[in-house]
Amino acid sequence: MCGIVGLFLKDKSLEPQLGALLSTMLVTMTDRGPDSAGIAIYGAADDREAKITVQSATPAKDFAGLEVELERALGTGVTIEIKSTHAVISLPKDKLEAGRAALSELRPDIRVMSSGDTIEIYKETGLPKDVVSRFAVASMSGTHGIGHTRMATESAVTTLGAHPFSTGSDQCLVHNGSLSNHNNLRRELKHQGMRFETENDSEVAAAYLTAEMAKGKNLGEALEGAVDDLDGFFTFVVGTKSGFGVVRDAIACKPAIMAETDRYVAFGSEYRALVNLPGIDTARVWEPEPATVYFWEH
Ligand SMILES: NC(=O)CC[C@H](N)C(=O)O
Repeated sequence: MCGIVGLFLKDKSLEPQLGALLSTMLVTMTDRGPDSAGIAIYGAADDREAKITVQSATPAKDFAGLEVELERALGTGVTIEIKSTHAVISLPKDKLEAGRAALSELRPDIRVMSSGDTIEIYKETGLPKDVVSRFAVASMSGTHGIGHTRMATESAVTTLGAHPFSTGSDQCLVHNGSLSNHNNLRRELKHQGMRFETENDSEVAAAYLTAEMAKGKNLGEALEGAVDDLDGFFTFVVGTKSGFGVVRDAIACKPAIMAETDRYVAFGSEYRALVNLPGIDTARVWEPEPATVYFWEH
């Protein structure tokens, strides 16, 4: 099992509702995965600022004084918004790499969930309803978002093992299924310089797409490659700063349903995830074909 939801907005007037719509979709999928839940939200772009979403098992200790210490290390203004075990650090774009390096020096136990221009990732063990309320996801606005509720198959039930996985700037991936060649692929990707935080198969798929896009492919082309290079079962939903993609393996035994109107594109593991979306009764609804890439871009 595992439940996936995704929402890519075409109509800007829906953006303030993105978090609320996605939260409802994800909570509806709770019985597909009770282990952990997570959500990636692509918010408004800022010309000058980038952001890093971090997680700590001891937030009171790790986040105390961090803003001042980072400002001192980087020689520039930084803002930190704390949300439970997570915090979003906003900093000048040209300080993103230096910021990540300073973070691992200053707070070695902090984990980076995502970094980039617009992405924020929140994920924890527990049920979707608890995860979305803990991080106030319903109040978030954005252009697109992806959610996942996990029933673990390949690695431990931990915060880092929860989906979405982010292995590149503004990228994320969620997965329903299990890969059979992830250990070999992880070794190859490590030789190419990719770093891994978990033993999870889905993290390898995310890193595979990051590595392919680093070679110059767009998300759609990287997903085409995944159909050939990844063995096992998968329905993937992936996001980039401006893109949203879906692909299933050639057997496509993991369920998937999509809906499109002139206001949005939506994905659910099952149709019941989509029933509360505005205008769903007149949407074009279809089951994505096996081994076929679906890809939208703003
Ligand atoms: N049930 C699933 O689809 C699990 C997805 C993935 N293999 C994981 O363990 O996280």
